[in-house]
Amino acid sequence: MKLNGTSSSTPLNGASANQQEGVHTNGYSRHENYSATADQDELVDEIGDAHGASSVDTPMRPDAFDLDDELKVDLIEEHFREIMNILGLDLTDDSLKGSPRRVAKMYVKEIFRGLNPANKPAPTLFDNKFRYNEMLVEKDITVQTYCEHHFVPIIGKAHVAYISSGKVIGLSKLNRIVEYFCKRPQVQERLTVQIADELKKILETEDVAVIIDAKHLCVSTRGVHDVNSSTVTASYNGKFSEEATKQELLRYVTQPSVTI
Ligand SMILES: Nc1nc2c(ncn2[C@@H]2O[C@H](COP(=O)(O)OP(=O)(O)OP(=O)(O)O)[C@@H](O)[C@H]2O)c(=O)[nH]1
Ligand SMILES: [Zn+2]
Repeated sequence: MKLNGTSSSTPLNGASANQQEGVHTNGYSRHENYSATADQDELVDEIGDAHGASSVDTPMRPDAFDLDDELKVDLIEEHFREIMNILGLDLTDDSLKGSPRRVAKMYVKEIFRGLNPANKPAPTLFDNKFRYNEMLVEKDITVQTYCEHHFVPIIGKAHVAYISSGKVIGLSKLNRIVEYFCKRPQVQERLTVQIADELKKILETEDVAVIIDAKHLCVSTRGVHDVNSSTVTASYNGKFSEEATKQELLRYVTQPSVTI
């Protein structure tokens, strides 16, 4: 099975001979609570193919899910406590003392939960009995993702569109697919292409487009401190590469949204 429908024999970033011998490059051996299940093995297979790491795949190690979520929370808590210690913060303070665990839970169970293919939403598909053969656009989907260079938020909107090749997807699943790929450390370009590739695969069509307009807090709240700029990325595929179809999509995206 493949994570993003891609596969190649390119070695995974950071993978070493150790991994082939079952020694984790993260330096942690399997925890005694670790229990391998068929599901977990399947996930490892999925990740395994994904090392294929076409550049669109999130760079992951093959042992990414050898540690279960509870152990990951425990380990990140320890490390984050150390970061706070190094910064000189007083961890006996009652407001700060719970922060290492809060951050650890947030990383594993909330903002980076989309690293785990087990959390990928199951798409609900219908036959296109309505014979709706025009484009469908789901616009203004909330994007809340995290810059993989600085680990601070990227916030914006995604517009996704497709033309049915016979399958119709439940509308909310479009939002959920966007959300799933957002819950990872990301660069906006990869996020855009990952969403487009997933929709192409699910909907069995090349006729898919994704546009994202987002503000990077690493650009606005630090570094260059530009609070006004935003970044637009787009992936036009199949018929959306044709100028007339692209222009139709852009018209829908730029016209004011209905208010209720
Ligand atoms: N292409 C791309 N770049 C991004 C994205 N998010 C953040 N970056 C950029 O990644 C770059 C990292 O550059 P570095 O020079 O290593 O980091 P830095 O010293 O913190 O850079 P400054 O932000 O300029 O202070 C920065 O220019 C960021 O603006 C993204 O989604 N796509
Ligand atoms: Zn950044």
